[in-house]
Amino acid sequence: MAAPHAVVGVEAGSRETELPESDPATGEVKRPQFGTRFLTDPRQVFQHNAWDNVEWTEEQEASAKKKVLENSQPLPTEKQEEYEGRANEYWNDFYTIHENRFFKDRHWLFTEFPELAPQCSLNNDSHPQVSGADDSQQDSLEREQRIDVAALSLTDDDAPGSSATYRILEVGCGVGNTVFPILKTNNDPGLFVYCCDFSSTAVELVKTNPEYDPGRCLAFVHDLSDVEANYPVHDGTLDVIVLIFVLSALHPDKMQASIRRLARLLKPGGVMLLRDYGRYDMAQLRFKKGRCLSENFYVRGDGTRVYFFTQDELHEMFTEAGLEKVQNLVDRRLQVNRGKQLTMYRVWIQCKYRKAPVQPAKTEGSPLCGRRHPT
Ligand SMILES: C[S@@+](CC[C@H](N)C(=O)[O-])C[C@H]1O[C@@H](n2cnc3c(N)ncnc32)[C@H](O)[C@@H]1O
Repeated sequence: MAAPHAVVGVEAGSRETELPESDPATGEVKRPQFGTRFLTDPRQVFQHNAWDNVEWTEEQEASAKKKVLENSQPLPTEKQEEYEGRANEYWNDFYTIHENRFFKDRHWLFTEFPELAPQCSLNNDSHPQVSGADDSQQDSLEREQRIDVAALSLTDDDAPGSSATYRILEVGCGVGNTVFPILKTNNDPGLFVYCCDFSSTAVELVKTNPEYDPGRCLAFVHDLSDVEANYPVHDGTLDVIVLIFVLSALHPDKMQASIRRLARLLKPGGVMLLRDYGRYDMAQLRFKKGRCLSENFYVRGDGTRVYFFTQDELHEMFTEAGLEKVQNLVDRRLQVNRGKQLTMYRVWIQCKYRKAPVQPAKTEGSPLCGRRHPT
C-alpha cells in the first residue's frame, strides 16, 4: 500500500505529543483488538483512527533506513555511562511527573495474550480506573517496604504466592497497566501475580493503588539487568512472564543475559510474552541528531532510553535462552489524527516463546509384557 501521507514529526522522544491520544510510557493507542481494519483504498485513510497490517512500500522502507543512518552518530562514552548508571533515576523522575494519570485500559491484553487469563472470559467493562493513594495506604506501603522482598525465604510456605497454582510475573510493570487488568479479569483462585520494576516510584504507585491486593499480588523493586539479583520465586515455577515495552529500555549488551535469567524462572511449558518497539517505528524516525546511543538505541529528552527491535533479533535472543517459538509477529499500524489530517506509521513486535514441556518418561516396553512388571 502506498503511503498516503508522510510521517509527521513532533519533538523526538516526546510521548505526550503523539497523536491520537496515546500511552505516555509506550506510545500505544487504546483499541479493542489487533488486526481487524484494513486500508484498501488510500482515499479512505481519514475515515478511521487506525488501520491494521499496513504494508510498507520498498521506497518507504529505504527512506526510513536512510533517516536512521543519517542520525546514527553515537553520543560520547561519558554520556552513555551516565544514562546507564542513572537509568532508574530517569524513570523515577518520569513517574514522579506523570504518576499514574496515564493509566490505560488495555483490552487487547487478553485477546493477544489469552495466557494471562486462560480460564476466564473477558468482561470489557470490568477494568478499573486508577486513583491516588490516601494516607493510610501510604502508611501500609511504608510498612511493607521494610520487608526486603529478595531476602524472603523461598522455602517458606508463607512466602507470597507459595500456594498458588498459576503464577504470572510482569517485569517492568510501571504503574500496573497490565497487572491490574489481570487481577480484575483472571478470577482463578489459584492465581498469583508478581510484578517488578526498577523504578521505586512506579512500584510505590502500584502498591498504593486501591486495586492492589497483597493476597493475590506482590510488587517489588528489581533491576531486570542485574542477573545476580534474586527474584522472590523459585526457578522453574512461573507459568507466564510478561515483558511489555521494557526490554527496549535496557542497554542492548544486557538484554540477552536478562532474558536467559528470566527463562530460568519459567516452569516447563511456561511462556514468555513480549510486546515492544519494532525497527523503523515512527518513534525511531523522529529522533533528532544527538540522541543516538548506539545502533537503533536512543535516549529521549527525559533521559529514558529505547531500542527498536527486528523480529530476528528477538528470535535469536529467546532461542539462545533455550525457549521455542510460539509466535513472533510484526504489527504495522497506521495511526491517523483525523482532526489534524496527520498519519503515523507504528511498528511493534509481539512474541510468545515457550520453555519446552517435560517429556513423559520413557518406559521400557509395555507394562503388560515387560519383565519389570511381573504379575
Ligand atoms: C515504557 S515503560 C512500560 C511500563 C509498563 N510495562 C507498561 O507497559 O505500561 C518501561 C518500564 O520499564 C522499566 N524498566 C526499565 N529498565 C528496567 C530494568 N532494568 N529493570 C526493571 N524495570 C525496568 C521502567 O521503569 C518503566 O516502568
